Amino acid sequence: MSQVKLTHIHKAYETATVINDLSLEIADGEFLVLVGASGCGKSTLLRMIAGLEPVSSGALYCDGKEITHSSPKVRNFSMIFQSYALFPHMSVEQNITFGMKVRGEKLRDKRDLLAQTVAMLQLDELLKRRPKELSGGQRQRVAMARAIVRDPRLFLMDEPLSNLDAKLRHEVRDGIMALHARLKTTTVYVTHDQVEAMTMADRIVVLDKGEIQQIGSPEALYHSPANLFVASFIGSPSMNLWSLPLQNQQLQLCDWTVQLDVDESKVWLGLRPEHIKLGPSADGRYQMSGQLLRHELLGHVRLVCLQTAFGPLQFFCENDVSLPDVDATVTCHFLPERVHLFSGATQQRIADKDLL
Ligand SMILES: Nc1ncnc2c1ncn2[C@@H]1O[C@H](COP(=O)(O)OP(=O)(O)OP(=O)(O)O)[C@@H](O)[C@H]1O
Repeated sequence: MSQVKLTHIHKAYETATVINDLSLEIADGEFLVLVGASGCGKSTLLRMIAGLEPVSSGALYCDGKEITHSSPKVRNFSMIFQSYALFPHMSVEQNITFGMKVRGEKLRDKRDLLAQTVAMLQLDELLKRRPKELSGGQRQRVAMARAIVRDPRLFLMDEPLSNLDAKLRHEVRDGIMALHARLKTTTVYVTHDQVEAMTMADRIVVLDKGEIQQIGSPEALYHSPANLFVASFIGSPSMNLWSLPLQNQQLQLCDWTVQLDVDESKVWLGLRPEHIKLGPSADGRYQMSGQLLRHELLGHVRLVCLQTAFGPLQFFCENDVSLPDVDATVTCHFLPERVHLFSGATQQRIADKDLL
């Protein structure tokens, strides 16, 4: 188990800055997930922690000891990639134990860990098989077993599920979570899939253009996004966001008004799809209508898309509700206590204290 600290990390390739003055502390035993759009610097950051990529400036510490320039071997972190690169001519068992042999470790000393890992990842039946006789998910489990028996101080996982189909992704994801619950090894996990991030993380780090946008629990990021980027990135389907005018610091949406202590002419208003309901409200308040653009059955609910006077709007309704034809007018109402507000100028969240 290990605690890792990054201070003022900067990474540039020739002229382009990829990571900009990034500081972060990863607690002992924590499962930390890095999310962000493609190219935001997630893999680069992970590779710098692993020691596979030098930092341009800044420092890295593990358990209080500086490791900025330590080799990957000295760090003893275990990295799991999306491509699992097993040796094709070796059996599953040989693939798992090969690294131990290379490192001169005695199988005898690690017998318990080995047995535990094989059982946990349900590889018992597969030990004699070669990689080509395994499914993608099974291969990924072998790669994980190989990483676990190293008994590393830290797991670094770079989109380990991205090559798997939906069912396997679920299965391996559960395997990783069970593993973490059992071993409590500090883990840094990279993904661009925010559902994975929400379901797996103790804390999520949202990155954009090499800078941290927000760090927090999945709940904190979902319910109190720090800025417009996090609001639009976290949540699927994403939050409805409209740019609305402020007049005399007053914001109006239908019959809902709020007085803000901000000196701006526009703000962003956000409403999550689950905070808008189909049909009129009981007291006739907070209603709006729009033209039906489309509706999609998602399974347990139906997603409805309207074009309103404020902008497009998506929300959920029961899956067995009958809806009118496309282009017909549909009424809905929103829950004002669930509105999110962001500054038009800085795109930062407008705090409750700024609501008058
Ligand atoms: N060796 C390199 N030389 C120059 N630029 C690089 C190099 N490696 C990465 N980059 C650039 O750095 C940026 C961040 O890349 P990185 O792979 O860290 O992003 P990412 O967030 O992991 O993306 P993805 O989700 O697509 O894997 C990208 O713009 C990429 O083109």
